[in-house]
This record gives sequence, structure tokens and C-alpha cells, in this order.
Amino acid sequence: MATFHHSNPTDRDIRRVLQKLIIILSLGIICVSLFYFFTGCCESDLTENSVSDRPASDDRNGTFYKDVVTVQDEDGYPGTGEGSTLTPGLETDNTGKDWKATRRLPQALIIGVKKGGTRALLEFLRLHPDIRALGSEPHFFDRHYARGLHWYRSMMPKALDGQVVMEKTPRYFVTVETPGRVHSMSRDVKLIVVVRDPVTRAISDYTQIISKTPHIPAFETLAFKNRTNGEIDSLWSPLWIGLYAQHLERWLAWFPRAQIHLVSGEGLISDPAGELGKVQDFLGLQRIVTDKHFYFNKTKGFPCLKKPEGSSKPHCLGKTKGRTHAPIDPEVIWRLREFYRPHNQRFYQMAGQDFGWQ
Ligand SMILES: Nc1ncnc2c1ncn2[C@@H]1O[C@H](COP(=O)(O)OS(=O)(=O)O)[C@@H](OP(=O)(O)O)[C@H]1O
Repeated sequence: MATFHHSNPTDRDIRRVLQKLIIILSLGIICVSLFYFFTGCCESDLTENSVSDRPASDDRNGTFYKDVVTVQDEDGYPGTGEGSTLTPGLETDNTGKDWKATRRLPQALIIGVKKGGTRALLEFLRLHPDIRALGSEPHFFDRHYARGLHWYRSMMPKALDGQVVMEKTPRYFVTVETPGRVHSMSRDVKLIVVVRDPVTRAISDYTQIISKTPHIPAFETLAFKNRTNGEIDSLWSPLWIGLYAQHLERWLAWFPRAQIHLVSGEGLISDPAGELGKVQDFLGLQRIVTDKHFYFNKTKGFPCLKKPEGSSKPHCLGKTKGRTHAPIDPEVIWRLREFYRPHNQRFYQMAGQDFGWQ
């Protein structure tokens, strides 16, 4: 009787199927690895000078790390206002070379001042091809520091080698702990402050506050500790923020003067290209944003962009920028000018620059 020693055809089929499965699985693993490699998802470390980094496990354990966080901007700017959300790394690289770009900690920060013209400066700088700026205010050093540098970096837009990564959070200038924290991230970071006549700035600040909380007392009431003897309440936030010398002094304890560039808020309105030219020099960039990018919009009463980033249409800043200010008693304005005079003089001396506020 004939015997059959060769293997059962069903077993052979199973073996073939298994081999195919193993090959498909291996190919899958290789593809996924390549994808992660090229998209930069596996970047593991921070820059060398990131001394106050939290361990990645801390950041990702669900307490500190959230895929979507709520940010509260001073701005009220479309897409970045109070209660809006900011998704880590949502912005794409408009250079079309996204696969080469990585997320880095910022090399430059616009640290203030609130209502100085920080949004205008950021939007104008974004026209520069060598600048990659975060649109929203991350408030990392003042509010979200516990999330760690890993989280902060994940917020930044991807950038190519040679591009300058930056963000703006105007509150940094006045928060006591911020200079030291910024210094521990990087001692070389470039700092930009847009300063504006502190009296106009205070009124602008109050105009914003009252737009959100309409039933607060009048500016003229809040500005004084005692209206009868004319004693100014210098601790009232809209006035306290304008004590520029006091705030700058804290930054100068950590950073050399040459590392801090002061932009005139008034100049940014009257001559945006001139101020932008100086900022580009300070950042070590070619002067690419020039007067050909701006036009003066008579209806808005401010310079606007002929062609903003990612668009071919002219564009002015939103309606929360360039608001009509609340009318203030001229005598109160006069008193505030007297109050700020010595502070401004001290600030001009520290800055080595006279901003010409009355
Ligand atoms: N080009 C252009 N368009 C509109 N507004 C301009 C512009 N340049 C500077 N400014 C001034 O910017 C002021 C708002 O400042 P910030 O952007 O720093 O405000 S915020 O702190 O981010 O809320 C804003 O203050 P207000 O005029 O009080 O609204 C403007 O005076």
C-alpha cells in the first residue's frame, strides 16, 4: 500500500499565509518608523540650555500634558481670545518643507507691554520668511510654567534651520518670576518690548477691561487712592504696568541691555517699516519687511498690511486693536502725566533712548 510522506497541502498553505503576514507586518513597522522619523515625532530631547525641563513622563501623565490647552490672551485677537484653545503644533510650515522642519524653543520673545502694539509687531514680523511665530499667547513663563519646556516646545511652530522661532506674551514684562525663568531656558534669547506712552497705554488697558466688565467704576475713580489730595494708586494694574523703569530693571538683572530691544509703540503706528527695520536688524535678519508691505488705512486710522502671511488680500488688525478710548477727564490725564514724568525720565536713562512722551 502506497504511503504519502510529503506534507499535508493545508499545512503548507497555512505556512505561506503566515510568511506573508510576517512580511506585511515587518513592512508596516518599517513604514511607521520612517513616518515618525521624517515627521519629527520622536524628537526626544530639548536644547542644551534647557535646564529646568521636566521629565517627559511628568509631561505626559495626563496632569501636565493635554493635547489641547486653554489659553487666555491679553489680545482678544481672532482665534486667540479668552477661552480659546491652542493645539500643540497645529500650525503648519508654509514653506512646503515641513518634513525638514522641527519644533524648537523660541530664540526671541516679545515680552510686552500689554496694549503697546505687540500684536501689530508680531503680525508684521510674520511676513518675514525667516520668522516662525506662534499666533496665540502661550503664557508659558507666567501661567503654565509647571507644564515644562517640553510642553512649551510642542506649542511652537515647526521651523527650518536658520529660521527664528518666536512668540509674544505681553504679561511677561511685568511678572516678577519671568526673567529668571526665561534665563534658565536660554541666556541668549532675544527680548523685544514695545513701549507706549504709559498714560495712553493705561487708558487703552482700561478700555479693554471695561469692554469685558462694563460695570466697573470710572477710570478717574480707580486711578486714585484719594482723589481729593490727588494721590495716584500706582498699584492699580493699568497704572502699575506703565512703570517701565521698574519692570525693565528686573530684566536687566538677568540680561544685558544689548539683548533687549525697545520698540516705540507710537513709531510702530507712524512709521511701521522704520520700526520693523530695526527689529529685523536686532534679530540678525535681512530687512525683508519694508514700507512696500504697508499702507495707511484711513477708515481704521492705522497702518495695515497689503499682503499678510498666507493671504493675498490687504488686511488690518481686528476691531479690538485701535479701539476708540473711553473719554477721560483732562485734569486726570494731566495728573497722570505729572506722576509718570520722573518714572519716564528714569526709563529713558536706562534705555538710552528718549521716547518723547509728554
Ligand atoms: N497697525 C495697527 N493696527 C491696530 N492697532 C495698532 C497698530 N499698531 C499699533 N497698534 C496699537 O496696538 C494696541 C494694542 O496693543 P497690543 O496688541 O499689544 O494689545 S494686547 O496687549 O495684545 O491686548 C492698540 O491699542 P488701542 O488703540 O488702544 O486699541 C493700537 O493702538
